[in-house]
Amino acid sequence: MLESSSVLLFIVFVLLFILLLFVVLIRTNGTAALIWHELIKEKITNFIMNQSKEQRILNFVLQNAVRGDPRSVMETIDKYCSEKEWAMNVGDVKGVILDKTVEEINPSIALELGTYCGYSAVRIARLLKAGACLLTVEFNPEFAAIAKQMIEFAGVQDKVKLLQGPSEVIIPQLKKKYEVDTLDFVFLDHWKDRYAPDTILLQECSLLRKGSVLLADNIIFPGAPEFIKYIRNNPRFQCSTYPSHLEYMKVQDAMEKAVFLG
Ligand SMILES: C[S@@+](CC[C@H](N)C(=O)[O-])C[C@H]1O[C@@H](n2cnc3c(N)ncnc32)[C@H](O)[C@@H]1O
Ligand SMILES: [Mg+2]
Repeated sequence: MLESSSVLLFIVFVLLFILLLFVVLIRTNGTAALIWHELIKEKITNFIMNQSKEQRILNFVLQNAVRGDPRSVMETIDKYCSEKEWAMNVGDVKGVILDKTVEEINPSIALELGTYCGYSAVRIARLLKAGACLLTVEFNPEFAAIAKQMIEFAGVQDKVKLLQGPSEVIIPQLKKKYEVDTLDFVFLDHWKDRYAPDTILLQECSLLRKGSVLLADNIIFPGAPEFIKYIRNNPRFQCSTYPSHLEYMKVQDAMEKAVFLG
């Protein structure tokens, strides 16, 4: 009897230890965390609620944020994504690096690659001067529809043009179709394997001028090694790195700023 209860106790102890290990792992290891949040937890919640995570983020904003107040929208998204469900917004910590870069450049025309739910679009747009414009590119129609409502709710729709389609198709159309001369600022935050080819495409399409600034998110996690190799070894760019953390996590990440020297 004593023997079987100590075996049971041992099993419970081992299971608790595994659970603890799992919790520590998903808090400190980016890959484990993304597998848990994006592949397991999100899919189960979507199935139970018959709704996407992005729709839940939008609903939370519509119910809890102040209409026409971009800061309130940003804070409400950050609250939801840090307390309830992780999502790939640039987030409040790296968001400060983004804010400082935008404020320093004071762009007339900015481009964002990767809109998702519109968090960083709202973040950038709220800092733009009168008459300035942010073009933001998203190829997922469901995300684009969510972002459109988010941008309108935040009241920054007059400063943001949402372009739906793949970056590699939209970039070559920017001059003729969207009357862009050159870009003052580009925020790269789409799929990481597109950072390098799209940076090359921006140059081939003559969209960068001397002093144009690129800011790339997630250069450590998930990482953009091809882009980092390209940009840091290119005499036409002057680079600096801003160490930080992955959005809503303790996982190490960084942003790369690259100034085009012409
Ligand atoms: C990390 S999320 C963007 C997050 C957003 N910048 C923010 O901080 O709120 C990346 C987004 O880029 C989109 N995306 C990825 N590759 C793309 C491409 N080649 N063209 C357009 N959109 C792309 C994805 O669908 C996804 O919504
Ligand atoms: Mg990012």
